[in-house]
Amino acid sequence: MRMEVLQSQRVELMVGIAFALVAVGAGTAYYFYLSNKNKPKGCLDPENFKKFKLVKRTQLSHNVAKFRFDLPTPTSVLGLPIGQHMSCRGKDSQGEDVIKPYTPTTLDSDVGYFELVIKMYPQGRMSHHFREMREGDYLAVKGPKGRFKYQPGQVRAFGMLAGGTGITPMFQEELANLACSFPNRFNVYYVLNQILRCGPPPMNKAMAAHLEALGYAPQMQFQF
Ligand SMILES: Cc1cc2nc3c(=O)[nH]c(=O)nc-3n(C[C@H](O)[C@H](O)[C@H](O)COP(=O)(O)OP(=O)(O)OC[C@H]3O[C@@H](n4cnc5c(N)ncnc54)[C@H](O)[C@@H]3O)c2cc1C
Repeated sequence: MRMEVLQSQRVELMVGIAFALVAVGAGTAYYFYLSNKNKPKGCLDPENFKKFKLVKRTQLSHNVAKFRFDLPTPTSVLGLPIGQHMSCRGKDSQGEDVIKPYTPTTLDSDVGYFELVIKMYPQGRMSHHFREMREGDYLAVKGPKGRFKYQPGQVRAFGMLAGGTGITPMFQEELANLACSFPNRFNVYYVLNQILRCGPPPMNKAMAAHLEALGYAPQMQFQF
């Protein structure tokens, strides 16, 4: 008799645990369903080029300009994770197709548009395309692209090292705003445990060697 009671209690306990597990599983699935449902869908397609209209061009220096492109609706988001870039397609001075990577200086929190800051080189192939672009023209863009996938809390601190237009992925982090908003948590002179490098090949090569000499092993350095 006592054995039967014990057995039935065990069955009840098992059924209870099974129900609890199913409830937790269903709750988690529903939570992820809701958070994905509420997340706006990005406008980029990794397989196909999509065209975006240039709505404003601002000259920043003799060879650098900021290009602002409209997204399909005022509430659309680009859908480019931090640290990733996209391929832009244009025509060089010979009319040949050219595709080069660029990193917007805007984030997905900037809805309805994205911006590129482009340095135009005198004989650069894609530079020619950007130099010729006028407000109202369309730019073909494909993405997201890139190996760097940032997860919140991934590392305790980042170091960022930029040369020339390598500054653009660093801009995504809105350094000044972060330093202002979180003076106790963010400082550009933080102790480093991972370095992001982006710049011309000679700079990257030289910096990799300097950083290694300073004790930053290759696996602590990431080249965009
Ligand atoms: C991840 C990533 C993100 C990037 N993001 C940005 C960004 O946000 N903004 C940005 O401006 N750049 C960015 N770049 C750089 C960008 O991809 C291009 O490399 C840059 O725009 C130059 O491309 P181009 O076709 O105009 O120049 P290229 O045709 O590749 O020319 C490169 C250099 O060679 C010189 N050159 C070319 N042909 C000749 C010739 N016949 N004789 C002499 N010299 C010549 C050019 O003047 C130029 O100085 C990024 C690069 C990467 C890897």
